[in-house]
Amino acid sequence: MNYQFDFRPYRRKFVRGVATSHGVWEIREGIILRLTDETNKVGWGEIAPISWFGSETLAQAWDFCCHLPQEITEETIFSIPDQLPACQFGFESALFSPPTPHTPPTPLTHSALLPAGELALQAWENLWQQGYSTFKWKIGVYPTPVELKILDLLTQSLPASAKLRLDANGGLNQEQAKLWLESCDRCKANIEFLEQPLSVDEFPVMVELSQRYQTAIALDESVATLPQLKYCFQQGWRGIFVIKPGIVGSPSRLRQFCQQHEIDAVFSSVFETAIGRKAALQIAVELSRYNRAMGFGVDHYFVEEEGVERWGV
Ligand SMILES: O=C(O)CCC(=O)c1ccccc1C(=O)O
Ligand SMILES: [Mg+2]
Repeated sequence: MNYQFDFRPYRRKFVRGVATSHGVWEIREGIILRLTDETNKVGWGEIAPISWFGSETLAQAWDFCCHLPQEITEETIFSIPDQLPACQFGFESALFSPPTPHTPPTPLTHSALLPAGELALQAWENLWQQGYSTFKWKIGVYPTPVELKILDLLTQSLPASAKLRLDANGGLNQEQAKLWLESCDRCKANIEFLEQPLSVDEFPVMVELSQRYQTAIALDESVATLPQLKYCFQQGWRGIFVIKPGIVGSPSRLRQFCQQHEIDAVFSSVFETAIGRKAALQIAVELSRYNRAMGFGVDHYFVEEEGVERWGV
């Protein structure tokens, strides 16, 4: 089968910048692609890279699209190199998933993202009222003692049945990571896990920490792409794996790996539009186990689908 290939860039400004230990992220940019087959059936896909996280850059993805011919085949798609994981996801999902209108996340099965710092203290309540009971708070943004005090206040104010995830985005040093894990171990509230406390090159230390503390550790940046995920699994990681379908790579190869090894996976958004989200959720729902909430409760970071250029829909 031959497909006609078209693509367009998009830009969406966050309602408020997303603060992580890497700094503040203001604008989500990506590429929407369209494949039209010989019977005029249309498939949509999205390429939404996060280069600071370990995927290709938007420029590399754009360059790849620009160098493709107007007509491509399945073979073109399945031979996209591993260096372009967000492209693998975008093209493969366009091949397999027909578009449907945007469906808001079901709060019961999703985790809602809280803003960093003390803003979290006022942000959770509205999200709780929407039905969310799992929250993720970005840490490693302010000094550890400041954030630990906020953690105290946050865990005292959250309802007892709420679960809290902490995400350091690799921004802690070993000493800080230990302080966080000790605080979490002492905390009476339900801390589901500490996500990526240390940088990717400190994987062996995270293995040690995961054996030394009660609080679970989840790898995220360390398993950004499928080759990294396979590497950490081979090295013996049996803790939690955060998987971002939008940048991890080929959905079919991800499916193969997850079905072969029963890993404890938490699926997570890359702030994609409704197009990427639908494809990401499809694989997330299929591969989720252990009752882990999915990290797609991020709609409150955007004003609807504003700024997303679509055509022919
Ligand atoms: O996983 C979630 O709950 C929300 C999504 C999220 O935190 C995120 C979104 C884009 C880039 C990185 C991350 C992250 O988990 O570090
Ligand atoms: Mg993370």
